Amino acid sequence: MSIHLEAKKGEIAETVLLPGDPLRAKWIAETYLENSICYNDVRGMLGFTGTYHGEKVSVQGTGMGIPSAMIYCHELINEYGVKNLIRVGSAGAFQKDLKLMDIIIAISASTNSSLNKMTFNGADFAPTANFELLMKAVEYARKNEIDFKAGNVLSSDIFYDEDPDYYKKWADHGVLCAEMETAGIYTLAARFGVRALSILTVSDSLVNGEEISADMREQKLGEMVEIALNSF
Ligand SMILES: O=P(O)(O)O[C@H]1O[C@H](CO)[C@@H](O)[C@H]1O
Ligand SMILES: O=c1cc[nH]c(=O)[nH]1
Repeated sequence: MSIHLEAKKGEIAETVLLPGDPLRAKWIAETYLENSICYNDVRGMLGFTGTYHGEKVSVQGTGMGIPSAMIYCHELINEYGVKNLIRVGSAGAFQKDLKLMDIIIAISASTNSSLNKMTFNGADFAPTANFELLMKAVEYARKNEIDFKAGNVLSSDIFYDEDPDYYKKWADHGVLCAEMETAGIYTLAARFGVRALSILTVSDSLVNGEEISADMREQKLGEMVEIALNSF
């Protein structure tokens, strides 16, 4: 048991998929894992362990935002020995050529959070994906003809920005989309010497205002889950 997880030692696999939405975690466990058990419902932040093609895998909701995701990842790594953290999240597109349901693999994560500025005395740290997980995800997507874009994403502390055009300066620097956790997860993985990757699906566009429904965000983002389950 840790402060926010009630799993017993050994109940969580070395590889954990990390959706923000705990109900997406439940859907992933029910849809993709065999013999899954629910090991956590503290705060309703559901976590499950089962097998995928015979291999033990867990899926843990992280909540929204870097602070919440870092709490769960810290405990997964330090209390449960997790080695592979693979976020499966939704994201808002910054680029015109990204459509709803497109897949994005985050090579790196910019952020407007001060988390690393505090750690590095005002200097910038570049939160980066693990190369082996990244290559496996790319290889799986290519082999299965799943289109994706790979690049820099923004892990934002702000979902409802006052300025609807705030995304343009990021877009002009090639940033693909906004989400709210990857920079924190990549930073912790680097700190503790484990592997992390974020695979995202476009759920809305800041360019044209299109969006998918909350139900779809919970239960229809299967392509990225399939990539994640074949990336470690
Ligand atoms: O769909 P999830 O994985 O929660 O990811 C995105 O959705 C939430 C905002 O709606 C934030 O957590 C953001 O990162
Ligand atoms: O963080 C997020 C997630 C989805 N869409 C956004 O615009 N931001």
